[in-house]
Amino acid sequence: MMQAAPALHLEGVGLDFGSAPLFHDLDLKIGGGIMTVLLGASGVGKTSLLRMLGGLAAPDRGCIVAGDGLPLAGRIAWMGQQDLLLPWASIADNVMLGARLRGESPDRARMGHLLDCVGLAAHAAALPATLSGGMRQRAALARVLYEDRPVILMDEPFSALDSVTRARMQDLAGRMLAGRTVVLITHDPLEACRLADSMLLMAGHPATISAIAVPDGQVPRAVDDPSVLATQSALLRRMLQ
Ligand SMILES: Nc1ncnc2c1ncn2[C@@H]1O[C@H](COP(=O)(O)OP(=O)(O)OP(=O)(O)O)[C@@H](O)[C@H]1O
Repeated sequence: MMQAAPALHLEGVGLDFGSAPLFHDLDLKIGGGIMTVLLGASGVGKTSLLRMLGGLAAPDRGCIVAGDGLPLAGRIAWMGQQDLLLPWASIADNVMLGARLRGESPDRARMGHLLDCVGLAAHAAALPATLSGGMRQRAALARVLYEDRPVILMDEPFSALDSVTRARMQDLAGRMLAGRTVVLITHDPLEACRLADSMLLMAGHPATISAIAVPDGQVPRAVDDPSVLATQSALLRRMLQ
């Protein structure tokens, strides 16, 4: 059973690159067990924020803590734009990589079940290079799910995919990540509107974050849902300002 998915709290976070702060005294509460989508112009600091949440970069000031007061270390999985599959290992071995790196015996039944869920059961023995981009991202999603962490940080995970494959991945991720604390960066307003339980827009230097109303209905919302389409155009207008 997955551990309870904690909220993430940023308290007075500051981060400097060079002389100007990227973040100054930033307070933010990211909800536990829901999908939070982070939007904002290129260079505003989205990846930097995600890296701090993941413990890959330390804030210069303030701190990031879990809402339940327990340490965050060991409770986070990361999925980026590149699938980062090992080219010489089969899809099955890539999914079970974490277990191998930790010196645990891999759980083949669990791997098989997850490959089945992401539609790759027939490709367990294949090498990544023999699969399409969308199939490799599905394998990367299976690897993230194999880790079974309650917090999942995703940096533009579907941006390299064609629009049909991307829409399918959004459906799959929306269903399979339900109940976890997910923070997803995207530049795509439609993706944000389909997947967000909570939507945050980052702007300015130092960056400030504002919440945006999400469309009606449950995640993953349909691509042609009228509420999704209306919110998408409002969001695009706002991002263009
Ligand atoms: N390690 C670093 N050293 C110096 N500057 C950095 C470093 N990492 C990021 N920056 C700077 O911080 C700013 C924010 O970068 P970041 O990658 O967080 O933005 P982003 O919003 O994710 O952009 P994009 O949407 O283009 O990926 C940029 O100006 C970038 O040059």
